[in-house]
Amino acid sequence: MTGLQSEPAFLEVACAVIVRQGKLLLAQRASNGLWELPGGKAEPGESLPECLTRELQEELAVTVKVGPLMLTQEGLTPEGLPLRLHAFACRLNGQSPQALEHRALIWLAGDEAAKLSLCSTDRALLERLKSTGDLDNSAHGW
Ligand SMILES: Nc1nc2c([nH]c(=O)n2[C@H]2C[C@H](O)[C@@H](COP(=O)(O)OP(=O)(O)OP(=O)(O)O)O2)c(=O)[nH]1
Repeated sequence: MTGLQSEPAFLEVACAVIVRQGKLLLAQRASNGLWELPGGKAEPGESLPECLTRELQEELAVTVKVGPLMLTQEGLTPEGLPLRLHAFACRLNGQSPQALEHRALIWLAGDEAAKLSLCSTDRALLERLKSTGDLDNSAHGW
């Protein structure tokens, strides 16, 4: 026993901040009913924007325009694994997302979103975005 502890291996997850008419798109996980930003885990060799483009095609049947990284939030997954959640501003350009893998989709203002049963890392991320005003600006900030 060396007593040394290795760094926790973070799950790297890219997620989309999609705002339409002041409302944010949230998705309900089929497995546990918690609400999250759509997206998913990066595969080996895949960049985070590439991951997000692929995940949103698979989950929502849309081809998004991925914009800038807004922020990265560290936390835990609902299963308790260390997570780095990378939020990108994205545009749908008029496409209508479909819940191909989620239980449901919803468009909500930031204050309403906070009342949902959110994944804990998403709650922290959304609080930070709201406090900087980036949630309001994300639709037209790039
Ligand atoms: N997509 C997404 N996942 C999140 C968010 N917040 C959060 O804690 N997570 C967690 C849930 C999962 O444990 C993990 C992302 O996994 P995932 O969506 O790629 O896929 P999954 O585990 O459901 O399934 P799979 O891809 O292995 O089939 O990160 C979020 O906002 N979006």
